[in-house]
Amino acid sequence: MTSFRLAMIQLAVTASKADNLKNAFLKIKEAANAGAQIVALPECFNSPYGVDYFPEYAEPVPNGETSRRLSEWSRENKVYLVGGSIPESGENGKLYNTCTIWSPNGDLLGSHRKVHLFDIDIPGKISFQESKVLSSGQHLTTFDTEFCRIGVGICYDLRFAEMAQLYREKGCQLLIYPGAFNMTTGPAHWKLLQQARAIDNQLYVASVSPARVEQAPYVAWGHSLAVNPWGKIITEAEETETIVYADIDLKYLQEIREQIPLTKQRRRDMYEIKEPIITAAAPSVVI
Ligand SMILES: O=C(O)CCC(=O)C(=O)O
Repeated sequence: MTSFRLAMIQLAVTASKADNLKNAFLKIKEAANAGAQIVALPECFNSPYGVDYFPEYAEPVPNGETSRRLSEWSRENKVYLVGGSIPESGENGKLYNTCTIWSPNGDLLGSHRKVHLFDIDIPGKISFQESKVLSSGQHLTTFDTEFCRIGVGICYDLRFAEMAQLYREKGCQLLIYPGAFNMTTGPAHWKLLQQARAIDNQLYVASVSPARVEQAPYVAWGHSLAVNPWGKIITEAEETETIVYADIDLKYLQEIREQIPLTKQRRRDMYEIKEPIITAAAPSVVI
């Protein structure tokens, strides 16, 4: 199959986990009814985004309530479900920002713990230190579908070109980043970063944000979007709650790769690309 429909659900996240789960459930159903075969949720879709909230909302993966629901919803709707991210309570009391990925049968296909933690300080604008409470993931994560191989990152991971390049090396044709850029870096970098990752690697890139909620402790930029391998934005949300769809065309991707044959022209004798650690299933399974 050379084409498929991806849905990006830009949820308005509240302080109520129960409401967030109910809202996600309804939107996933709506996306599946609209023909989506892969459905993606935003970063921190079951909890407000902020270091003060992570310990309170954290759950084990895959044995927590949110994982159980995601598994059910992917099975009921017969979709691949990229479960945004949630605060995960991991081993030894550690917390992670984690995306789980579910098959149309409800099986866990992978689990990505955010590799690059969001620690920035822009005076007078935004200061954020995820590393105060979160630990970083140690693996990159891909999963396979009947359509193509897909690489997963979370938000700040998008800034690291090396990670996207390794996913391309591993055969990915689409990268999905649940993310929540803010009102400072969102307008400046969100779109450009995705276009850069798409053009550098000649693949599709999709990023899914929460909707902007002005009174939230962290105000997300919104603007979930997808970019094609030519760098063109093929769908983009505004800031409010919505679902946007991208029809992914792998024949088109192949054409771009043939027209501009970067892979063949790459001077591997001049720069080294290290073999990454990739997980393709639960975090404990490393290949
Ligand atoms: O990189 C940015 O500007 C925003 C990143 C972010 O919000 C995150 O990693 O959650």
